[in-house]
Amino acid sequence: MDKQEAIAKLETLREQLNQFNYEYHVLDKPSVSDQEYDMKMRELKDIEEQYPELITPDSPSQRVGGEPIDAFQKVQHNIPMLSLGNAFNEEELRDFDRRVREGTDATNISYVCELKIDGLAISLRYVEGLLERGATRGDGKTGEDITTNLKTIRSIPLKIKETQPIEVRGEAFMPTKSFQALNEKREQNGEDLFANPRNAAAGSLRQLDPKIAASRNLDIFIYSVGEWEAGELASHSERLAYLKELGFKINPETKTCKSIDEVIEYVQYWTEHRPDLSYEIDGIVIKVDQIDIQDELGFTAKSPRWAIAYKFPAEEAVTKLTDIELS
Ligand SMILES: NC(=O)c1c(N)nc(OC2CCCC2)nc1O[C@@H]1CCC[C@@H]1O
Repeated sequence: MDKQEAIAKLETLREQLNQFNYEYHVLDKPSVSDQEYDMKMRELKDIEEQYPELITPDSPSQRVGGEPIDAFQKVQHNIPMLSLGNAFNEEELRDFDRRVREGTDATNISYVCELKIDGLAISLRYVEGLLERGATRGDGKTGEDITTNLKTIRSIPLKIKETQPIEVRGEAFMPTKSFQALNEKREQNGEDLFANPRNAAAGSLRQLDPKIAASRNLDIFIYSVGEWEAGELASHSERLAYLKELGFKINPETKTCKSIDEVIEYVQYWTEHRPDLSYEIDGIVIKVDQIDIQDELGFTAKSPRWAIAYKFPAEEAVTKLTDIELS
């Protein structure tokens, strides 16, 4: 095939493979068989081998990077990645609602409830639609550039249709079944076991060889926008809808609640149904939906006044209690 044909063929294959990848890893609704996917990937790699100068950063062949790197570079977060204040019971949730209402004259306050994914916070920056940098939260101001490892997470799009610079944030995690399989293999190999999926995800993203990260079946849920000049959407729920439209994986259990009573119902529901999830959560994040009210409430030194994390009781404590009752 000549170069002109190769250029056209590669563009078609990139679009098809990135779409198939999106359907499989973000929508969980594949439209082609694994065999067809593999066949097209083989076709793409053969043409790229013949014309390496035609390889683009959003080519699906670029997900699992080249050689291991020798260290991660430090990166600065222009907008700090904050932590969250905690609430441990219903009364403290109602206190949060009271503080929000005291902080604004607005009366049309609604909340967005999100499962609090127990992973590690990540920042993804896109420039002209291409994934340019992926980083850990670090201490909130300084993180590490782990772009090569984050590109291996299949639910992260390598290219989005937003051409303005945009930074999105989310939680990278290891699904429970992948965690159990990984520890079983490590036990057979006489290696140390990971204590929990969060440590396993963090350990996987700290690998200097992207091939190891790629083998760990990591995933991510995107939950907020960081830097975005064009960001004029008036509510957090609209921003999440736009992120979903861009092809990011948004947690399907996210719900807008009209009152703190509805928030408490959501918290009670997921306290009971937490074991049904295929990943670990350590609580529920509650955010004021209206951006103008978020701006009015602002931040404390380390966390927003317009959000709070309801934390489930620690499980080991519950286990001990059960032991006492049973003994
Ligand atoms: N772990 C989560 O699922 C989660 C979430 N669903 N939403 C947020 O919102 C950010 C943006 C406003 C303040 C925190 N943060 C989350 O996790 C954070 C990352 C760093 C500390 C918390 O774990």
